[in-house]
Amino acid sequence: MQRIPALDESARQLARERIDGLVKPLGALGRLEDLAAWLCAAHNTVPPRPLDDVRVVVFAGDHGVSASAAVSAYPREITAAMVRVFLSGTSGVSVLARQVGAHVRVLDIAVDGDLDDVPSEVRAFKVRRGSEPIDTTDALAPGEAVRGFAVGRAVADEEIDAGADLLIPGDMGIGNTTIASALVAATLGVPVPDVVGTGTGVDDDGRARKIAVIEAALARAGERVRDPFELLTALGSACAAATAGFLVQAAVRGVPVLLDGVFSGAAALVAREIAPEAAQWWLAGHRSTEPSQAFALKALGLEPILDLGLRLGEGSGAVQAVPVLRGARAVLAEMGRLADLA
Ligand SMILES: Cc1cc2ncn([C@H]3O[C@H](COP(=O)(O)O)[C@@H](O)[C@H]3O)c2cc1C
Ligand SMILES: O=C(O)c1cccnc1
Repeated sequence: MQRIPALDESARQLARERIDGLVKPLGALGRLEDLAAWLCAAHNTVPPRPLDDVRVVVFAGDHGVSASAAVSAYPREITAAMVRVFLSGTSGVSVLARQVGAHVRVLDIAVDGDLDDVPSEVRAFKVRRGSEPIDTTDALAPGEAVRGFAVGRAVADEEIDAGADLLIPGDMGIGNTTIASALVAATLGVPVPDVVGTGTGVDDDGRARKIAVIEAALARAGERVRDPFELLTALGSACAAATAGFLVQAAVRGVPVLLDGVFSGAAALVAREIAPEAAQWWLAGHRSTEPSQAFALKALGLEPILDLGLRLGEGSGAVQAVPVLRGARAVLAEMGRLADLA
């Protein structure tokens, strides 16, 4: 792994001094002040650069658990169908991204289908078709977690080389909240019932099935979960590995990331195990209603920018936070100074 640059604390300090001198009462811009200072530390300059080129990458894939147990309110065929919706620009995140001028790219990392009707570049990074059911067997074959991680890094490199100022990981996969909850429970050692939510809207029985699947998976994996790549192999997915790689490579390249919901929160926890320094490059776009995401953000020390009761995933909540970040930059770049008051 290449070295991960540190945020520039002297730029953050200089930003704080500048912010205190803006034409407003001390501290009156609240969280915007913290975000502006964070951006200065990330960009190593005051004021920070504009965040013009924002890119969402949606990692799409299926899970064995969505075939073997009813862990979602929706059928697994939705995953493949949604890839086409992303391509048509009519998904939730596509619509929200257009509002802020962000670009959305969808990649079939592990959809359980050939998707041979979609452009081949969407399938260029495919690792496998679906994954195995984690309650009975490893999600991935040996080597696939490392491959998925490398895929995510390569994708981040492509987006950054194409000009990305800010990266957002998106997710699409029926069963994603079960896999994410398993990763969070394993990484943090939290009791499974505490992290499992209703995802797309399962009832009490559905939630009980999710808990049973994850508890069986954790019992099966045992101590292997202490190694992040073994964890991804046993309980994760190719998408989780790719998202983790994406997050780490953004940090290697010094490009800020806005985390989204459940899936990126879980992937971030795993990514931090792989590259602890990477976490300083991530902000939390929003708070999901799912409990596993709250555990992940707390463990990462991140306060979400927005709390809109979203539970969609796809990168949607993070995209909604982009104007807030841009506003934080703009006040520092454009506000007048208290000292210049006539
Ligand atoms: C039409 C549709 C669009 C979505 N877009 C994101 N998700 C979200 O729901 C899924 C996770 O929830 P669970 O674990 O309950 O299956 C993921 O695909 C996630 O991205 C969707 C789900 C559906 C049904
Ligand atoms: O908040 C999320 O990320 C989420 C919630 C439910 C289903 N899929 C994603």
